[in-house]
Amino acid sequence: MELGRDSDTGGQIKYVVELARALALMPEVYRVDLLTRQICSPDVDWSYGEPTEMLSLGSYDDFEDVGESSGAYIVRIPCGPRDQYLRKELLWPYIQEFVDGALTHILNMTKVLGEQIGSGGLIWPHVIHGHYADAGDIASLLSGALNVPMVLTGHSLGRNKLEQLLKQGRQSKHDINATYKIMRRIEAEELSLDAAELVITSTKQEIEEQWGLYDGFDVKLERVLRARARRGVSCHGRYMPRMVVIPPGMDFSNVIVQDTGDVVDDGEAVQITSSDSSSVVPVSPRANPPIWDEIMRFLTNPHKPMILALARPDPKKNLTTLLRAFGERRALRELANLTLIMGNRDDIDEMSNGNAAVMTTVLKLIDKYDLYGQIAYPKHHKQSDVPEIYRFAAKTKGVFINPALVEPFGLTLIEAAAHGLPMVATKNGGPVDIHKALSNGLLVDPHNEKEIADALLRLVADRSLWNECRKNGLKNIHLFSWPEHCRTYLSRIALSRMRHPQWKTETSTEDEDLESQSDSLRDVQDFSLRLSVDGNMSISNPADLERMLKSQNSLGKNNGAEDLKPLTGKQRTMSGRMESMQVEGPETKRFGSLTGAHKAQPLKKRRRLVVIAVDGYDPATNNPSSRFVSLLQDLVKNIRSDSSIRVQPGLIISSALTKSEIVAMLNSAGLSPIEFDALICSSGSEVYYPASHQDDNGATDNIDLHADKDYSTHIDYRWGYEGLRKTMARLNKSDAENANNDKILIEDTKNCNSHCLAYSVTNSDIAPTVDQLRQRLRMRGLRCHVMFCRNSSRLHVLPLLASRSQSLRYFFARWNVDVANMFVVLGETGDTDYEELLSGTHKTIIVKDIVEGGSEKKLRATGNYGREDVAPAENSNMIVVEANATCDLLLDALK
Ligand SMILES: O=c1ccn([C@@H]2O[C@H](COP(=O)(O)OP(=O)(O)O[C@H]3O[C@H](CO)[C@@H](O)[C@H](O)[C@H]3O)[C@@H](O)[C@H]2O)c(=O)[nH]1
Ligand SMILES: O=P(O)(O)OC[C@H]1O[C@](O)(CO)[C@@H](O)[C@@H]1O
Repeated sequence: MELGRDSDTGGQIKYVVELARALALMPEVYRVDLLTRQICSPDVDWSYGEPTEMLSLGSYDDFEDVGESSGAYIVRIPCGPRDQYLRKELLWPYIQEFVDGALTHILNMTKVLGEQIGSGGLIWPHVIHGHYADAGDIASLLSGALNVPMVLTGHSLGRNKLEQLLKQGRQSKHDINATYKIMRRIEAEELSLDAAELVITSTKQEIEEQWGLYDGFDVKLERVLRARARRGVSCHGRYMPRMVVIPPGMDFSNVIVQDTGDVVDDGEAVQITSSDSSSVVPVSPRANPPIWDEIMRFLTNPHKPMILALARPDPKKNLTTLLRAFGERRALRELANLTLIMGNRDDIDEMSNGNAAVMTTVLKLIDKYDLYGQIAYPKHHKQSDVPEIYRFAAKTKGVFINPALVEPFGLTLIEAAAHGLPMVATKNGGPVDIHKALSNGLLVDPHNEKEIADALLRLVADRSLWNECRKNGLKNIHLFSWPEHCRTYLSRIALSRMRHPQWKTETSTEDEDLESQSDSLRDVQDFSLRLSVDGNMSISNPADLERMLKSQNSLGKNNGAEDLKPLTGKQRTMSGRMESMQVEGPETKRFGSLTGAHKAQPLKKRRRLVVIAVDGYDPATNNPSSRFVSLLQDLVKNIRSDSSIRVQPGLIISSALTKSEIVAMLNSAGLSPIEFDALICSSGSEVYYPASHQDDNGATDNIDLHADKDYSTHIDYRWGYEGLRKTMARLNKSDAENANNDKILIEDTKNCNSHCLAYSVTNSDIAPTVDQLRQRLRMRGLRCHVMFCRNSSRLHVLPLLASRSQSLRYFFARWNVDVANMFVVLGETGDTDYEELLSGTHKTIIVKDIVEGGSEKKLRATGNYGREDVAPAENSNMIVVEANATCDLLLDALK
């Protein structure tokens, strides 16, 4: 791993890779896929371009009959410019594309695993785990598209970072937002809280003081809701994710603890042998590791105790304050050396601005305090050098210091403790919890140079304190082991409410199938729950495994999907930033197959879709505009009558209009609903499939619109219609009191449906924006998707992950039509859910001058992020055309 290469290659990478490996070794887990961005550029290692890479074999590799796919894998998904590394703050416009690519991979895997170990059924992921804000956003959308539970780990939180940066007073909020895209990140974190079943934190402090800053999380409300749920009392549609502290582990395999006993210090070494144990084994003395020589060449007396800091040269790691504390305190300089390991660098001019600024200040301070001979700051180190660096510091009876302004957890502190090195650490963040568990050093205010110098001096000078801290750290370090982490992790997941796609059928014979299928599902679910709750129960017994697989096989047949090759490619190299994780366990092989026989299922036969999602409304009436209607007529008639299109695509209308409004519009345009394969109505809250009745002579006598009931079930997650309706009424009342008692929103009961609360907006200029409304609802524990439509004249409140863009992903999962084979036709603006439709793997056709108004002004209040943080301004999948050229363009593309 290239840790410390830049601000994106830090502790999270190590955490996620080690977690993936450790999870894959758990007997309950069959496979872990670590999804990250693919980069094919000569500027980065070639392995970043590899689509798959094996991280480790899983615990099932011994069994011949459990397929060849178990283990932990990195899977790289293309998104954004393929040949360019982009720092994490610039990835936001490519989230939708990543989601679609990830969906393709997951759907492939459900089939591949089904064939390998599920006898042709589909095997869905057990959970989707997002790490960091961007992957949280992605995991929310994937979890919604697949109806699979989501887990979240924040690692480092945007609201906290914003607070700290504002406190430093060096940048305005506007500048911070421009540099760090912090508002977009915070919204991703809020969305992650909306969707996650479970949030894993490294410390208690992270729950109370960091997640507590979010609209969507409130420690007290969480407790109240949990207590109500336990007593079986209604929560009125309010939800809070469960938060659980599970500190990360560390890989002890390379840890060698030097025996620095006071009586004899003869260089004999002891080694921690297993990840679960702190037992020590003597190993023979050996020559100095090369990194020791590399450090020693800086120092006049390398035998003095080493004060060690190991952190990326990120301003928030506060290394310059440490340098000042050291430089100012003569006694400390006389007693000890300072070693700074600050990532790897070739040329400071080529480092990112923030990191380069830190390095320049460090060099200036070294010169100012004339620290030559007393400080080491090597340019390079390898991963294998890191344990040796800690060992060197411990051997000299040194101290590890982490003076970060805030440290969310602090992996380096447990690494230091595992090597018998006492610590001085910031009192802001995770170190407080680490100190409580290990009691291996002193906590300090990172802004206070004197306090830092005092603490370092105490530990370096007081031998008995040093010995006690070292001993304490070693004694309890086993608390931070990955197997321990995984056991708690899996048992917490087992307590979450598990969800998975379960398509239902409509005809009576299929209902019978469904009954028996549900019985099997219940059996297997019970079985899997027992498996996971008891973390020690293993499926290492092949008979258990066989029993489980058999019971899954009774769930049904393949959905007739095209054959897709398993992803293999077992290169053993490592890569950069990890985006999200998918965990699959054998117990998840409970999910049924897509028997899929909805009465009307034309989409199943389609391989390509044209989705008309133009929000063209007449500004005077807010009804469909004539420009839009004539484009619609043009598209339908030409596509349906063009015999040179070899395989007719499916046609879909996707709109804020209700089903009856769409039908009325089609009638007035002389079009029949039967021309369309599906209608996405009321902004994605309902899906209908038109089907024709035939009389006894085979003549069509009527057209039915079949509601997709599976879609209804699919989007029902965290939907609390009544609770929301009442809260909306209360909010509306208080807004009215501030606006001369004029109601801004009037409930539009005739346009509501069971998954859509509809309102007429009386004055769109003073109506709250989407982000303002969402904030008020989140603060009350209400999770939903709020959107304005029809030139801001209407407001729809929908289930959290119901939207027009998510419904396309549902079609992919449900009917096997890859999003990449969809053409989405849009205007230049539209309803407030418009920007989510702009990017993804589909082709986007933007028609000029077809939408006159749009609702985008109601999307975000000033000071928030912009469209450029949601979708790229241009991409090769997007084209802007004149209205009269749209049809020809599409026909050409379809031939
Ligand atoms: O030059 C360096 C700098 C760091 N590291 C390693 O990288 C990791 C750094 O982790 P940490 O110091 O914890 O910090 P961050 O990179 O900032 O990681 C974030 O994510 C971690 C995992 O959740 C949390 O422990 C941190 O608090 C959080 O800030 C450690 O394993 C270090 O050994 C190196 O190998 N070389
Ligand atoms: O400074 P930020 O934006 O909070 O980012 C910190 C994140 O980036 C990394 O440093 C890179 O791995 C992570 O360790 C951490 O989760």
